[in-house]
Amino acid sequence: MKTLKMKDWGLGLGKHVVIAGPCSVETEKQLDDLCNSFEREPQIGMFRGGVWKPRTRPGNFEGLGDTALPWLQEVRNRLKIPVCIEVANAAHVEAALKHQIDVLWIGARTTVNPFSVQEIADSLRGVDIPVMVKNPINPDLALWVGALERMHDAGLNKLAAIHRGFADPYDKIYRNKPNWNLAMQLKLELPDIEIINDPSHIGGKWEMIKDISQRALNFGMDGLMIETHPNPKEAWSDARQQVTPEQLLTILKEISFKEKIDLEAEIPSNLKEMRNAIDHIDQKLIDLLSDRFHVIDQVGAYKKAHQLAVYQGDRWKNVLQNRIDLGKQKDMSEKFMKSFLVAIHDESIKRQEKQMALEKEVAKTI
Ligand SMILES: C=C(O[C@@H]1C=C(C(=O)O)C=C[C@H]1O)C(=O)O
Repeated sequence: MKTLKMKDWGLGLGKHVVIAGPCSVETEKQLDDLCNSFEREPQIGMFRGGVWKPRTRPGNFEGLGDTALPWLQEVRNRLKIPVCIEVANAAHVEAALKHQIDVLWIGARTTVNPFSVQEIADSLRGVDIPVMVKNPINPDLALWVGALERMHDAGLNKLAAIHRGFADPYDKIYRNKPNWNLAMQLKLELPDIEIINDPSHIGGKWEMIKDISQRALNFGMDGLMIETHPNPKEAWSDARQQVTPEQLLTILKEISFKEKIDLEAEIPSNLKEMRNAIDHIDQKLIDLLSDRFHVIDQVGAYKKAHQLAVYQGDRWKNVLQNRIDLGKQKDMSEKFMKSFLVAIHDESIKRQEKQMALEKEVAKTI
């Protein structure tokens, strides 16, 4: 899938794009206040504003709808930066295009539904407008990729992704758990796609925005979308997670934007040496793991011959505790050791189960 980077969208965007603006457009005064704060702030690359708000239950503020669109045009004219809004169906697209909105995004609640995504894609056929696709609410990489593919198949090539975290009812820290690994997998699957992080929806609290933003940049993400309101406490939606323009500028000052190491460019020799050392160590790790699985297979053969269960809880408990202790002595966290060992043990069980299944197959043929 060949797509254009944000800097090539023809909208004057830089390498790292900061998108700021309110969760919902509320009043002309709200936008006027924000424009006054954002004028002459070159770090703000794009203005966001929610116009149609998908709410969990009826009766909450669902956005101003079409009324807000001319106001956003005015913001664009004043700040001379592109304006983006969320669209969830073909009617939204039509209204947005009529009001020369520069960039559209598809929300998490829409990305989960391929019918809606396809409806939006079809309504954009033949239109040259950038579209950003938020991750679906559930941690389903294929749905996220699929939504981007639907846009691409409709002829759009100015595409980006927005990482807003994933619903996890067991998580007590985030509003939407980041699952950084999954976002990084999107990069592996679609290398051209840039990812904008949305720390407001991940944290759900304005105090968490700075740290989440920094982590996103540490992961090499390409921009930030931060909900900003002149008076967050009075906001008509998402009051808890919006920052004031002053807080936004402080956050932007305190975080550091990271550069990627270009694989094609000349890499300094000391970095090259360190990476060579890592390559070498990984080779040894793989050899050692392979040796371990070889012994696992021998244990499997023994179990098969003696009708023993594959999973041996007492032994596994001892192995796990002992290796965690050893790891801790070498400055490796319990959490890391546990997930590493569980992955190895899962594979051991799978291999031995396969050996047992083979026995059954053979028994069936006799
Ligand atoms: C290798 C065995 O089989 C399983 C795999 C283990 C491991 O990977 O260390 C430990 C216990 C068993 O659940 C065994 O029984 O010793």
